[in-house]
Order: sequence, then C-alpha cells, then structure tokens
Amino acid sequence: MAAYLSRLHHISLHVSNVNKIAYDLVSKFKFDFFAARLTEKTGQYAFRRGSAVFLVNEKSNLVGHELTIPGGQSDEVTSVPSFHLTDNRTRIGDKTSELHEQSLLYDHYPNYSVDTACNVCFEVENVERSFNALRDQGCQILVPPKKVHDDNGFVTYFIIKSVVGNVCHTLLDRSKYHGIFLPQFDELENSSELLSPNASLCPITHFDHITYACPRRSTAEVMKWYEKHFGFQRFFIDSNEDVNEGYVLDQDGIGLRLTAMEYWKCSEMGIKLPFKKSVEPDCKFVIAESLPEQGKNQVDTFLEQHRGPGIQHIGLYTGDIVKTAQTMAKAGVEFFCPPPAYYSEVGKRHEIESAGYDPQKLSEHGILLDTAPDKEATPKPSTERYLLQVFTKPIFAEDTFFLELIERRGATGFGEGNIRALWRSVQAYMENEKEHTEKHKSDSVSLKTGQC
Ligand SMILES: O=C(O)C(=O)Cc1ccc(O)cc1
Ligand SMILES: [Fe+2]
Repeated sequence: MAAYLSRLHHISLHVSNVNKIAYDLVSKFKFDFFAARLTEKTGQYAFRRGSAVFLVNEKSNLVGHELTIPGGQSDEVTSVPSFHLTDNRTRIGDKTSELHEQSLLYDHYPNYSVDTACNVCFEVENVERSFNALRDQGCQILVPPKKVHDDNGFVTYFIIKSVVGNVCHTLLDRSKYHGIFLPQFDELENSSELLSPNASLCPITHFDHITYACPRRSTAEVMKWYEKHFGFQRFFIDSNEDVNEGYVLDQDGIGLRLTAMEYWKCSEMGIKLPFKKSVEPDCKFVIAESLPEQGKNQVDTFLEQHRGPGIQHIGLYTGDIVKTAQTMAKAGVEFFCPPPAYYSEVGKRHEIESAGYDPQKLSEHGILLDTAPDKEATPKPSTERYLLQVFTKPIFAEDTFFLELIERRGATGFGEGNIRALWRSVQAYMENEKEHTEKHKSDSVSLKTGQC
C-alpha cells in the first residue's frame, strides 16, 4: 500500500547564500517572509505566496549570521519590512535548548556541493501508517519518525529518499498543530497574507508542477517508484503520447522526453486549503529526459552543473501572468525570451490576439501562449483553451534551478508550442553563456541582465 498524501506542504531549498535567495524571493518574486527558525547551528526561513511555500535552509553552520530582508524596490510595492533574524535568535535558542534540538528540523542536510531544491514535503494523514508502509516497501529512510512540539501543538514527520538524485520527501502530519507553519518556527509579525500588498500584484496561488531533470532511460524507474510508494498516476501530456515512450520531441535540435504524473487524491477530489474555503488544485510532477540524437541540451547541462538528477524547475501558478511578470520584471526578475519572430509570426500573432492578449505586451517579458488542441475541450466550448507560460533565468549561481510562471485558461497539460519555444530560448541562452565563458569577455554586457 502506498503512502496516503493529502497535500503538498512546502518545497525546501538548500543554499549557501541565504541572504541572496531571501532577497530574491521577497524583493523580486514577491513572496512573503512569514516564519523563521534560527539556532546556533542553523537557519531555516519560510516564504509563501498563496499555498506555494519555500523553506530555505542555510547550507553551512553560520553562527552569528544576520539575515536582512529589505523592502521592495518599486515605489508601489511596499514589501516585507527589514527583519533581522538575530533579534529572534535568543528566543528560538531558548525554545530549542529545552529540547536539545539545534540541527535542521523537517529536513536533513543533503551535503550537496551546489545550491539545490531537493525536498518536496507532503502532508499525510497518518505518519505511522505511511512510515510502516514505505519502510516495508524498502524505501530508504533518511530520518525516522520524529515528534516536534511547541505551544501550538505538535507535528510528526519522517523523511525518505526518492529515486531521483538528491530529491527526498518529508511526510508530515500537522493535524494537531495550530500555529502558522511548523513547531519551533517563529511567526513574523505582520505576516498575514491578507495584509500583503503583493497578493494582488502577484496573484500566485500554488505550485502547478515540479519538473525533474533525469538521466537518459531513467523515466520508467522514476514513474514506478512514485506509483508504488505514493500512488501517483500517469498524466498524459498529449493524447498521442505513447504509454512507454512518453511525450517525445525529437527534431529540429530539440531532444526531449517528457512524462508527467499526478497524485491521485488531488486529481480525484481536490484538497481543501487550510486557510481558505477553496479547493487547491493538484501539483503535477514532470520527468524530463534528454534524447541523444539532437546533441547536448539543457537537461544535460542541468545534470552536469547540478552534479546529478534533481528538480530542474518549479511552475508557480498565477491568476494573471501579465501582471505578475510585469511586477517581477520591474523588481529585477529576468525571464527567458523566445526569438522576437515568435510574436510577429502571423499564426502566433493571430492565436495571441484571438485569446484576447496583445502580442506586444506578451513579448515584453517573454510570455508564451499555446492553444490547447480541440480534443482537450470537452464538450467543445465556443472559446478555446489556452496555456500561458514564462520561464525565469536560473536563480542559483549555476545553470540549474529556475522558476516558471504559468496561467491556465482551460488548458490542463503542457503546450508543445510553448515547450519548443522555451527549449529554444534556454538553448540560445546556454550557448551564449558558453561562448561568453569561453571567450572570457569579462568586460562585455552580462547575459544575465536585460529585458526581452
Ligand atoms: O513546459 C513545461 O513547463 C515543462 O515543464 C516541460 C519542460 C521540461 C523541461 C524542459 O527543459 C523544458 C520544458
Ligand atoms: Fe514547466
């Protein structure tokens, strides 16, 4: 029996420069910094927008380290006020010393040499039952069941290693916890989502999908692992997709195999958000493999620079991609842009206009639009179904992890046109980057700057 996952709780990052990532998440991506845990040995910081929560863990033991998160850069956006975590150190230190708990909670040190997003944490209804089931199925246990409490109740959790590179999963039960995040975390004052000015400018509601970069011919093993242990089911990206081969794009320089999965409970009935009365849509998992015939590509680059398989990107769902991209670009987020011809090509122009968008507006930030094939529209409505996406440049020092904004207007899958356009823009960036490094042009304009 598989573990019974009820919802995605947060995704953990392990980074060496917490200040940089915290700054980017708050000032550029407009996430709210809402909870923190700081001990003599470690710092853990939680950021959220809607139900999308990132837990940023400090990679090294920086004692006396001070994190300052500045306010927003733009005039209209007053962001989280400056916050010095050193102020809280004594308080959290006092709490933890009672428990003699100084190291990371809800995660483990991955001892990874580069910055990485590597723990996808789920809520489960019964930690003991899930643990027994996964242990009996032979899963590798990284942290056995553990109970953590504070004045607001308690949480139990354990951590298992997945079959994808350094990716692991914390499975936790927080049904007996009434605090804002997790026990031993301090809530930041004024962290209420309702008060956040960013909610309307960046209406991100949840994680839409998580994409893994995996080695060639490993997809079947990954699928099998998630089916067996978590009860994931196949999500067909395209109606012509071969069950065994996945969705294959293998021409014109694009060599990519995509296979997607979703977790069954969410796909069948949806999950209630703890704070809101609405139903939280599911988060899909996409496995990306590169194909050898088309030469080295972005998946290979990820595997090389990340030093193994892992989370390549995360799709953040937004109710208004144009507004969100505009706000983020203004704050300094850089997006991958397709070739300018993408927006002037007659067919695409017409497609964009038919969807009610201005090609010029979309082109400003590299937003891609795809119309879902007719067969997806059941029963066929008078309006078509669209998918809009835009991809940020890598957010760590290496060409590894990046974020994506995605808005679905009826379309539930992944658009072939968007994948091709994304692929080309990432390839162009990486080739430029390579040339740039090879020629050692230290005085040339940085490729990581500039608008579309
Ligand atoms: O289209 C999406 O959002 C995907 O997630 C598919 C995808 C996966 C990996 C790539 O390198 C490019 C595209
Ligand atoms: Fe994606």
